[in-house]
Amino acid sequence: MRAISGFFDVYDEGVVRRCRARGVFKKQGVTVLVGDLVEYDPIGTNEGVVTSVLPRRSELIRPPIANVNQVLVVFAFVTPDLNFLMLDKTITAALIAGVRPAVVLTKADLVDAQTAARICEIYRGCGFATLAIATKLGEGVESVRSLMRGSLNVFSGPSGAGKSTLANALVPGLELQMGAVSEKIGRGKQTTRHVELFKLDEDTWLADAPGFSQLQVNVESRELKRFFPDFTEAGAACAYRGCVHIDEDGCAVKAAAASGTIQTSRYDSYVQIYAEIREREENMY
Ligand SMILES: Nc1nc2c(ncn2[C@@H]2O[C@H](COP(=O)(O)OP(=O)(O)OP(=O)(O)O)[C@@H](O)[C@H]2O)c(=O)[nH]1
Ligand SMILES: [Zn+2]
Repeated sequence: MRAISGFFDVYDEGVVRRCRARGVFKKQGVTVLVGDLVEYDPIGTNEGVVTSVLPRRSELIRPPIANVNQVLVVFAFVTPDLNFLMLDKTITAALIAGVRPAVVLTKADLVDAQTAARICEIYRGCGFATLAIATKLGEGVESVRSLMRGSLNVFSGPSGAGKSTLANALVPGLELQMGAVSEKIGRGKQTTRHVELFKLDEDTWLADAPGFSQLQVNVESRELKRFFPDFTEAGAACAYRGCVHIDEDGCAVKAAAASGTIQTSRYDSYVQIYAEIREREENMY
């Protein structure tokens, strides 16, 4: 659940044990991450030693969390204005990390219902679970809870999107719990920056990583298209099999974006992310 200066808080059937990692881990290069499934030897009633780390199904680097299987991509409709490029980037980064994205659009109370519905449709059309919520009015919080059920979830979204407000609505007393931890390790504000898991129910967790806003889009440019599921169908009709949907002749994706079959904003994001990756690649050689 938590890693604090060499100790790991291990949750097992309602009991949290403060554990050390086995001495040989360092030599073997084994790291223990928040989110890891571990085996441990108990010591007394609330201590222990982590003896092995089970294989991970995913690993996020920043923040370092193992086994996340759902990223809740949290963006506000307004304040700050919805940045489609950033939203699409976050979704893509989650897919690249092998983690399922779900889209949570906050502050629905500040936009008209049609605008909210239109934007939700874009992302549902891509096949992503999508919710429009108004946490301040208590609207949609229970839908988010249902969406999270059975997963290890993490929020990703820009500052001001309403992540903390939502986390507090989902986990009563979360702020207090966070405060308690910072106090215990006594390093003041800095300490709230590390990752910690909060339990929503027996197999539902929320990783709270303050300061964490953006995942990295870490993929080769020619692979990027694989992470736009909404392009797959049209892409099958491109003239070239290796078409990256940028400026090839006979690109069916580009045609679909022009005709509205693929959302223009999604295609624009793709082109922009592609260009950024290309620039990185060119600087590498
Ligand atoms: N109108 C409205 N305001 C909201 C809603 N949810 C959050 N806010 C407000 O939006 C502001 C930012 O919310 P936070 O929860 O602090 O946002 P955050 O994403 O945690 O921001 P960082 O901590 O900077 O990453 C606060 O003033 C909230 O009260 C909502 O559903 N409707
Ligand atoms: Zn194409």
